[in-house]
Amino acid sequence: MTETDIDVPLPPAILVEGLTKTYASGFSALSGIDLSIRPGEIFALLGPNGAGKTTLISIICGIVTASTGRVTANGFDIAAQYRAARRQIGLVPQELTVGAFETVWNTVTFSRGLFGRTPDAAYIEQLLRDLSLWDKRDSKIVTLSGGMKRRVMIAKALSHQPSILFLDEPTAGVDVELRREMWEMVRRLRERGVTILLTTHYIEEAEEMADRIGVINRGQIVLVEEKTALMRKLGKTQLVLDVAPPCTELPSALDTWALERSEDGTTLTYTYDAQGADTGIADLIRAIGAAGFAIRGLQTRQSSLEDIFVSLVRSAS
Ligand SMILES: Nc1ncnc2c1ncn2[C@@H]1O[C@H](COP(=O)(O)OP(=O)(O)OP(=O)(O)O)[C@@H](O)[C@H]1O
Repeated sequence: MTETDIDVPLPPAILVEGLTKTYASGFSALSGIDLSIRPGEIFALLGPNGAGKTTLISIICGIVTASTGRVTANGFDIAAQYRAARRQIGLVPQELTVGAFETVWNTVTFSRGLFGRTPDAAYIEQLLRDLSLWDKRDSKIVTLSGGMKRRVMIAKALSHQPSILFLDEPTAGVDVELRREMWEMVRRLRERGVTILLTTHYIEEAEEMADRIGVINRGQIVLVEEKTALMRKLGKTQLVLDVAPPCTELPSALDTWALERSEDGTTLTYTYDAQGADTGIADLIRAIGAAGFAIRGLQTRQSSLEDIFVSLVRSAS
């Protein structure tokens, strides 16, 4: 065995411990957040409006001060070692914050300088090429399309070569095509080892992109889970059966399956755990036949992350 075979756990890219934030108004936006983001993962933070996502990101980036708690970025304390910690992170905020009359090149180059990095024209060129902005390097921001402006925001955030990228609602209000393009870009960044934390309202985005999902509601993390495990654990499958003649009343012989009957009695729905050893489907189909119904059609439906999310947020409130 060589040294490289040893699986040494990497320290977290972001570590948040006991974080709280009470705004001057007395409003408690975060109450006791603990979170660890692994290096190289895409972590999606999901939550309804006002849940505290932007507050959390702003604290990690040193824009807002926490009331209590501690945050480190690649081991650097965001309060005691602010400059070093902040250099680890690139932030793409929700709002476009680029000077309209600057060129793309100047905007991105200037941003790098702000982090005390020495100029590196080759890196900036590569970055602009990767983001399909190279042809626009001399264009003024004001002349760019919305999608390109967003890309400039990403180039700006990556200008100082951070290993952690925060995307605060990266695809809010963008069209489907640009959304897919952004996802592609995020994946490419991850392939290069960049750790990505994104906040989103769009469940589809988390479902598509994330390795792990965190759900925040009313200033508290209500769940952190691997996406696949989450969908396996909480996701249910439904079998919808069209029956004839219509079932006006469920016979007691079918009680075991806790079926849902449509109002007109033509469909019966069975909800089950598809991962279970025995789904009970074969017995159900036999029992339906024995009860005098013919099965005219059947389909299955997988509960989505959206169903899971809605039920989580509902049960926490
Ligand atoms: N400066 C402030 N002073 C007082 N309350 C604030 C301040 N900033 C945010 N809040 C409140 O804190 C709560 C969390 O806000 P935050 O912007 O972090 O939520 P969010 O999850 O990012 O929401 P959204 O998805 O709508 O962007 C909200 O109720 C908001 O009104």
